[in-house]
Amino acid sequence: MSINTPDDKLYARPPIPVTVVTGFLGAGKTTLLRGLVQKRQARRLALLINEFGEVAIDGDLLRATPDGARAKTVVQIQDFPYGLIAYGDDEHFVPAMLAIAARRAQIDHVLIETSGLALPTAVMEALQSDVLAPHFILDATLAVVDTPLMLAGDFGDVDVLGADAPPTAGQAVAAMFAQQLEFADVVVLNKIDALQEDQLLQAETRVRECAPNVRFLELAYEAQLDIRLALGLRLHQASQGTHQHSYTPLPRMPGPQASVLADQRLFNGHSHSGLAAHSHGLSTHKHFHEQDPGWLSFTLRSRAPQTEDRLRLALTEAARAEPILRTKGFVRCAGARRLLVQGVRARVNLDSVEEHQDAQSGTASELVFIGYHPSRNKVAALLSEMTGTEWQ
Ligand SMILES: Nc1nc2c(ncn2[C@@H]2O[C@H](COP(=O)(O)OP(=O)(O)OP(=O)(O)O)[C@@H](O)[C@H]2O)c(=O)[nH]1
Repeated sequence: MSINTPDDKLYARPPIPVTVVTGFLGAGKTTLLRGLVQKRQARRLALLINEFGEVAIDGDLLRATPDGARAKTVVQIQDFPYGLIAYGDDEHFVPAMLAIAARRAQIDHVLIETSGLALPTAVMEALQSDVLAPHFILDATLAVVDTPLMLAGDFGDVDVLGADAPPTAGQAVAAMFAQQLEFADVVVLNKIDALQEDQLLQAETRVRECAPNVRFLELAYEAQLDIRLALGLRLHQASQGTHQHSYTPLPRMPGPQASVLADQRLFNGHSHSGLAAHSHGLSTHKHFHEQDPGWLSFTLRSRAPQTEDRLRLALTEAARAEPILRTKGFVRCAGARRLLVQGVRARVNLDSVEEHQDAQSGTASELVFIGYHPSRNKVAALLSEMTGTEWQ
């Protein structure tokens, strides 16, 4: 007679598929996930949301899906405000995943939204560790792309990186973008609602140039993706012999001044080939866990009610004057009206929010800014001057 311990039962179950959703700051990851949550049908999901910046906003936005109350029982959302998820100094990822494994019977699929400044490789590697591998299997890695920004050349050309000069904001952005694409199985062209056919073809060509071995390229109109194109792809289930990893020679070694982020690509000669399901060996995905210290986020707050038009102008100007790539948060206007602020570069949207969408409702205005060496003082001064209210 055999006696099953709870642990035996845990290990006897098939591993839970995990989809990693990556993409640069503001590409539309959270919006896309929101669409997938709505289209989940009978799937029971666990979502881990990793944001760069001390205030978690995306988790609140996801919880505010139209069927929020109903969804709560079958969609578990966990904010991950602890730096970059699964990176070297992150002590929270493995325990959070083990807690999910312990609830195996209630979860069909795990979705992990990485911060816009993270590479998916850290999660991919952690999933293959001895402690997580028995419980989880990588389903696919999706990279969401802000297509108009890519077509406008805003993600630049990483090859112009200097070996001994610190990277500029543009180079740091280009390096992060290129690496996120490189490690993706599926690239999702997002924000394409206003694009013409020839622009979509251009975008596809650009992605194929940057990341020739991406397996699928999907179009997401208004951040909507067919759930069958996102979940259950099983691209990493072991099928040895059909997949090869090849290495190109390291092009050059970094100089002593070179930053960590900018140099990751130089160390990485990895490329994919083969179209069958494949697995990623630990040794095939070398990456540096450290984050480029040039990426900074800060929070500014104001107690005074804001005027919508003045604030929009001020935020647009701040993104032009300083290397600010992302702004988000909630602000309070006269009459207790609350606005959700979503800024990607100098494109700033302000939308009225219902109270249930805003966990901080009733409190002061609070905005998170993310940029490459941005000056907090300059942004605070500019906002204070242009809105006529104190921001600090
Ligand atoms: N027009 C348009 N706007 C979009 C689309 N997808 C996202 N957005 C907008 O882009 C902004 C950023 O979207 P998010 O989903 O928060 O982007 P994100 O990648 O999660 O951002 P971070 O987590 O901060 O990196 C928001 O204002 C969205 O409403 C789209 O397909 N079309």
